[in-house]
Amino acid sequence: MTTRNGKVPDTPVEVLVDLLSKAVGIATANNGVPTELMDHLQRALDIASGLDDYLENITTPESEPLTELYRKTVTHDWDQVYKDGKTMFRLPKECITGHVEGQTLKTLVHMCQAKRILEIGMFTGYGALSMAEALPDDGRLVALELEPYLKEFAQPVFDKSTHGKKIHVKIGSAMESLKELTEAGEQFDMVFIDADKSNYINYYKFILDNNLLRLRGVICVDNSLFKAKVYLKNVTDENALALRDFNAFVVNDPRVEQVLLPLRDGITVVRRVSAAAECSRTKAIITEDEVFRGVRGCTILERMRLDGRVAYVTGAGQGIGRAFAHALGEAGANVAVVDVDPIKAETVVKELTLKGINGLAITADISKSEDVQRMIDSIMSKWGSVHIACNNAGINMNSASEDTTLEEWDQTFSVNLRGTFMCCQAAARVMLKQGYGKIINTASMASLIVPHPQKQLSYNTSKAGVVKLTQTLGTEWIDRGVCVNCISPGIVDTPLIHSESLQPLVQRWLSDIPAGRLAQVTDLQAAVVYLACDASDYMTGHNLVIEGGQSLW
Ligand SMILES: C[S@@+](CC[C@H](N)C(=O)[O-])C[C@H]1O[C@@H](n2cnc3c(N)ncnc32)[C@H](O)[C@@H]1O
Repeated sequence: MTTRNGKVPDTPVEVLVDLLSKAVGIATANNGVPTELMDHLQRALDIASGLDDYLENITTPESEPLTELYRKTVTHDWDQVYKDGKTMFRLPKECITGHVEGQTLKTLVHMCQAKRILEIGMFTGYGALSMAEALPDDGRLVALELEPYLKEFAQPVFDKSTHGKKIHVKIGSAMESLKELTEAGEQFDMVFIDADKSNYINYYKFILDNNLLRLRGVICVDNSLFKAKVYLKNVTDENALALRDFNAFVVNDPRVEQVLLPLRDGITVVRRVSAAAECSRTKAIITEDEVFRGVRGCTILERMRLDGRVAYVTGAGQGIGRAFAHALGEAGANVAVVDVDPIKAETVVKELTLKGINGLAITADISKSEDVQRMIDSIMSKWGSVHIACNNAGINMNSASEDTTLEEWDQTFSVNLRGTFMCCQAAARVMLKQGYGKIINTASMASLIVPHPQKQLSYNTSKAGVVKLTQTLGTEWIDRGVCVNCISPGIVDTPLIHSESLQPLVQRWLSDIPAGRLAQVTDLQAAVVYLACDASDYMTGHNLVIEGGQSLW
């Protein structure tokens, strides 16, 4: 059976189009067919035949390497390849996943934030490359394929794509490869089963029985409608019957939930259900507590999410503050970006908005009490709460102690200590009332050691004050739901540090740092998220030092 364009009907819709075309042809050739029946037939054909083209057109276009892979696949003479003995089996070009399904897989990878994917049955790699495009840079896709010829065919196109390096093709029988992957302790966030139909059930069982699928991982299964033969009567096709049995097995498997999407030849999306559900099913003797189930059913990574939280970061126009604002936003919080420089604050808000994070730019000088109160009021009127107060703004002036002026001392203390205190107090007035809050102050490694050779008495003493402020507030407010902690960064790599005059200092500092490098602002991001989230609820008054070991030498 081939369609008018010479393609073998490969999906329920293509079969329908084929049958309806034939019916319309017969009806047209017969004068006695009632016009109404003819119209219905034509309309049914229009609906069925327009669907795939429409889906093609309204789906995000494929990348250039995918276009090339598709073209290269459908124009290849697979029969000749088989006759030449280059493949063990005759491979129909219809094997290819194609644009709409490729984009569906890509979307699923994004949605489950997969980092490791397993594909069983790669063919020329269209599905593999589609999924790889959605993986982060350190993501990995293992593609299992029987035919060595297909690796040679796909690799040059993979090499042209910036995502191709994420794909590792493993040649051999998929079942043997699965055993090897299990031996190696591999686990996957997403598995795409698209190889020999009779073995689907074995792949599926092996994956679940051997923990190859991470908890909350997803299995996608291709061809689960098998040209509609899974539900038609009098079907003898072995592959269709294998798929029918497979579908029946999965729907009765209590370890999973699934849905069959009637896209192309059917894609079943299977999700491993929670550990608690598995545990009651297996009646395993386990301690079913929060360690097992997760606090409020959340895994540790989920507990670090900040969805629905309102945060502010002072000094967020650049450097550490900007990195904190991005980190809190990436973790799910709405972030008020506070800075004395309105343009810098606006710019960071634009960056956040581009990443889909809600931001609010606030211009404030935190050494002024009226600015501090205005900052809190603006956040309250915009978002109705403050859950996370990140008091980061600070200044640093250098002078030998015998020359330090009172102006320098006062200015430094006015921002670093007095300003931080005012922010803590203003934020806490909201937080204590709501019975919840996370205050995170930026102190410094200078609170522990005396960094040298630069001389910065006012800075060092003000930052030591921030630690004591943090400890005092942290103990005073913890029983009313407000944690106060601080982060003490070591020497942070900023553009200023690369100036010629500071280079000799940098060399000196580096020899004092066990890590052998300065801190990047990104080295501090996980700490602020940790201190901002519920997972750190028992931590208060703590000085979290992140200095590559410098204070220990
Ligand atoms: C439907 S095609 C896969 C299409 C592919 N996923 C794509 O995105 O275009 C099925 C592939 O499975 C491979 N295959 C079949 N049996 C296999 C087995 N036992 N082990 C590994 N690969 C197998 C075939 O060689 C073929 O390339």
